[in-house]
Amino acid sequence: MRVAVGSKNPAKVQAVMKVFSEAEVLSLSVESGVSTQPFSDEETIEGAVNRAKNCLQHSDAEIGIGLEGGVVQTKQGLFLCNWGAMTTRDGGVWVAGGARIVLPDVVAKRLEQGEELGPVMEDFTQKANIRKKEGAIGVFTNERMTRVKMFEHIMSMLLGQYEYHQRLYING
Ligand SMILES: O=P(O)(O)OP(=O)(O)OP(=O)(O)OC[C@H]1O[C@@H](n2cnc3c(O)ncnc32)[C@H](O)[C@@H]1O
Ligand SMILES: [Mg+2]
Repeated sequence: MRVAVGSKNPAKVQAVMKVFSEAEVLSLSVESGVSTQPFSDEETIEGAVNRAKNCLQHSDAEIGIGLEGGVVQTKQGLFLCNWGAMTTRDGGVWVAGGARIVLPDVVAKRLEQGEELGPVMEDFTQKANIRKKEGAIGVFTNERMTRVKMFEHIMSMLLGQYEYHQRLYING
């Protein structure tokens, strides 16, 4: 089976390879069709779905995967949010969401002023490429959770929903 993931970010690609261990995994740079820093669940889901659909348009893979990070404003503060989408050639679309934590106020303020989380995290930690490694979620959870593990969790829920659907379809 060929699976295409709509990102070159190793944290995302690794998570897909971990869950689709038997498949051939292609990584493609595709458009998310949303802002570089999505600011709601709706916008982040839309980015994930667009990436998944674009993967099928730009490859011959049977399954397209989109993984998208964003933030959500709440009364309790600005939360990280992450969404994944899986699409198939027959028009199936599945969506699953990841773990969330609130961002420290200093980081949240900079995002509210229009900065992107990736560069803000590099500045905050004085480390390069956080978004490709442990991610903000790794930094703020002492790496008990990491960006790869979080996307892996999302991937398991996507694959599981797809399998459930396949079983229903086969067994009627
Ligand atoms: O190459 P792509 O696939 O776009 O990967 P990305 O790291 O930019 O990830 P997203 O576009 O999904 O994330 C949206 C924005 O949030 C940033 N971001 C999201 N999660 C992050 C994390 O855990 N750590 C650091 N930056 C993160 C990211 O740099 C973007 O500015
Ligand atoms: Mg991005």
